[in-house]
Amino acid sequence: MNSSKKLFEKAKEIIPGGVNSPVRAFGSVEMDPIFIKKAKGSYIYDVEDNKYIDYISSWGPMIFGHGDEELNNVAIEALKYGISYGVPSAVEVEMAEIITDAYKGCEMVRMVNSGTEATMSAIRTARGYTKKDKIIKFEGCYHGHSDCLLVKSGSGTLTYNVTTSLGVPQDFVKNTIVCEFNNIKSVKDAIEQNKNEIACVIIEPVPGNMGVVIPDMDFMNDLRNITEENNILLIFDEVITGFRLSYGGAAKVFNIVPDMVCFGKIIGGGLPVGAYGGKKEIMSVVSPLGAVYQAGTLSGNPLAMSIGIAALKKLRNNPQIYDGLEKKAIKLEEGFNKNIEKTGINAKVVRYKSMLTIFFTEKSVNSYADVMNSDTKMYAKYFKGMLDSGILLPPSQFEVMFMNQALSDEDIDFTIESNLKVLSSI
Ligand SMILES: Cc1ncc(COP(=O)(O)O)c(C=O)c1O
Ligand SMILES: N[C@H](C=O)CCC(=O)O
Repeated sequence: MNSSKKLFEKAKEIIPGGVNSPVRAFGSVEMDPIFIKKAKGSYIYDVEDNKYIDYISSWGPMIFGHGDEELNNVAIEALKYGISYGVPSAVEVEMAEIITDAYKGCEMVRMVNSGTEATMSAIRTARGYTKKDKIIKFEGCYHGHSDCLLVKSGSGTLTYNVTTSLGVPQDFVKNTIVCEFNNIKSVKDAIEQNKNEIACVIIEPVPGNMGVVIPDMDFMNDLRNITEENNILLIFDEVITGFRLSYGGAAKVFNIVPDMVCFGKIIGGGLPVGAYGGKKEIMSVVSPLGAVYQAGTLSGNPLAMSIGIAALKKLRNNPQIYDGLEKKAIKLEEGFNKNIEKTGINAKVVRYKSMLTIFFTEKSVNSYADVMNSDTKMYAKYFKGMLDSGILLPPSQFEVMFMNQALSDEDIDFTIESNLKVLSSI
């Protein structure tokens, strides 16, 4: 039998670190990874047939839980029509229609294959449109792994303490300005010091890649106003939050219309998909309409489009899903908070809608600096305790527990009970 241990040993010989994405290596929780055999509903099973309640949800896309029958049937049907064409198909038009209808200000959209491609292409478009080179990003926000965005980044780069990647020439990042999330003064200062040189500001409207940090609404509104006043494009990276926080994303929740938006995860229903879009005038600089080049052999792949469309339609036709997801997260939040009080452990639960992180820290968490106060060793012990109880959490302090529709009341109750046991023992 293939055990996780055996698979990892073999994988390490032929895949860097034994994994195809760094966080999966479980490095920061000081364990070897489990290897997964299958997943169904709210559960995920490793190759040893251990069953876990899954709070990774494939890092967000599996919003209905695993193996959703409706999506599965669409996939089976779509396969009958072929996997990839390399010339346009109707499902690409349908997908663009659904996204542009759902998201205010997104008048045109281009499909790509990942969130990384979406943000990279959005930045290129913003630079091409404004004819300016500098960009602003925020400390702890992760926008994928393209060169100019891999500066003071989040997610795996925080987990492994390589927030600025080796292999990215200084020349490629000299135009990236890093500001502090929830600190508008840091943005005002950057704009003042780089007058008429900044093409865009890119932001995770609700950061998930340093764990959840709740945006201050004054900060978000001020950000919209000062970018507009200074002819700087505001890009919402909604790769996580798009179609998760609401059908219209964070933008709808905040009532803020960004100039450009990036999507990924949920819009592919679990297949590798991304998208970037914005106002028609801006997107008209993208090739073949304009001179900003961006392309993709598998972009708009019909299989991925069909499954993604099914996922988005399911969300559109069942808006109660969002309340349901939030209720699950609130129940966990309340249960965890009671347990924290009972055990007297230094931990803070931060939740936004259906995204939640438990930070092992004494102080409340509102910024990157607060996040960095967390005790990652405690998180590692907590992670292991929960895994031993049959609960799969993100293997890093700097990530998010994602709710999915398949999580039952019993799953949540069991998670809260296990949380108490584990917090009492670490
Ligand atoms: C906010 C955000 N932007 C971009 C990305 C990059 O997406 P992908 O991993 O699909 O390249 C991610 C996740 O990895 C993300 O969370
Ligand atoms: N935080 C990342 C995406 O949101 C985690 C996914 C990965 O990089 O493997």
